[in-house]
Amino acid sequence: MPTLADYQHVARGKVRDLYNVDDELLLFVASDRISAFDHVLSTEIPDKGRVLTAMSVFWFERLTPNHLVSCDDPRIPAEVRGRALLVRKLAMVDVECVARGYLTGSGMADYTATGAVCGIELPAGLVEASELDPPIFTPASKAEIGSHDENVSFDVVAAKHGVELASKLRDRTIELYREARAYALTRGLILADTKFEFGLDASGELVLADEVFTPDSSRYWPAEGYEPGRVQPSFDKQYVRDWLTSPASGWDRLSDVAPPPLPADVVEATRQRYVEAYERLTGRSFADWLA
Ligand SMILES: Nc1ncnc(-c2cnn(Cc3cccc(F)c3)c2)c1Cl
Repeated sequence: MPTLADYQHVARGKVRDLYNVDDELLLFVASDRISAFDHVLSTEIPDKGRVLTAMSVFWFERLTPNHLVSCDDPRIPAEVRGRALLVRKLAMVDVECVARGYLTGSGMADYTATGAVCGIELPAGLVEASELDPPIFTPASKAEIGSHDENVSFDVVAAKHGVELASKLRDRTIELYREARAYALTRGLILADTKFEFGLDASGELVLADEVFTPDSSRYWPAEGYEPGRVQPSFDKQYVRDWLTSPASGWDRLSDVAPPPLPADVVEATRQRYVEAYERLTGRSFADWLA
């Protein structure tokens, strides 16, 4: 059985890592790290990597074609089993493919400033967390470490990748989002928005890559209590956000100081939220994940 040290570390994200396995395969590893307010926190959330990997696998089983080869394979080192995926190498399309079914975050900021998001004019009078029907494709260009992705228009994507591929990215992004949003609602979860990365395989087919519909790539809100006009609570990160912005943490979010370690009760409550999101969404027990 190989160890992680046998594989070349080829990319490092805020909370995930990528390793080279061979000419055809990569190892996509989800860590237990959590980020909040654009900081990667010093405290890990036990099982976060395993829960998010299990969620991606749940969706990869339903949404094809995708890059997943295996979640349980002898080439996956024991130390990361359950939070690592063997994936096939693709020619990645360098567009962050975002679908928004609700107005929040940078979409809301752009709308407030210009009445549009990524060049898409929206109706007047929308408020924080307003539903967007139909959902909109709001692509972004990947930012270097430490700064936010920049929202770009469809035309910018078409200028870079051709209108045919840009249209396929848009149509597939919206189609996948619609399907998952409808399903999530039946499980009492609002899937407000999501970010996909796609790649092209040797035959030029568009293949869903990266992680899919995880709480790191998507905003999940509890459906109960949903009310436009205010910032909705994050299903998974709200305990962390509330503690970090409470006097108890002694942290000033506007300073550039790193956030303090999380107290054990916030860590455990957050772990529980990840497990609950997985179990509500899939109807499966997390205890059974790669048992
Ligand atoms: N199937 C694929 N084929 C080729 N390249 C990629 C690929 C490259 N980069 N990324 C983003 C990323 C994913 C995880 C950890 C990071 F540090 C960065 C994904 C994939 Cl998923």
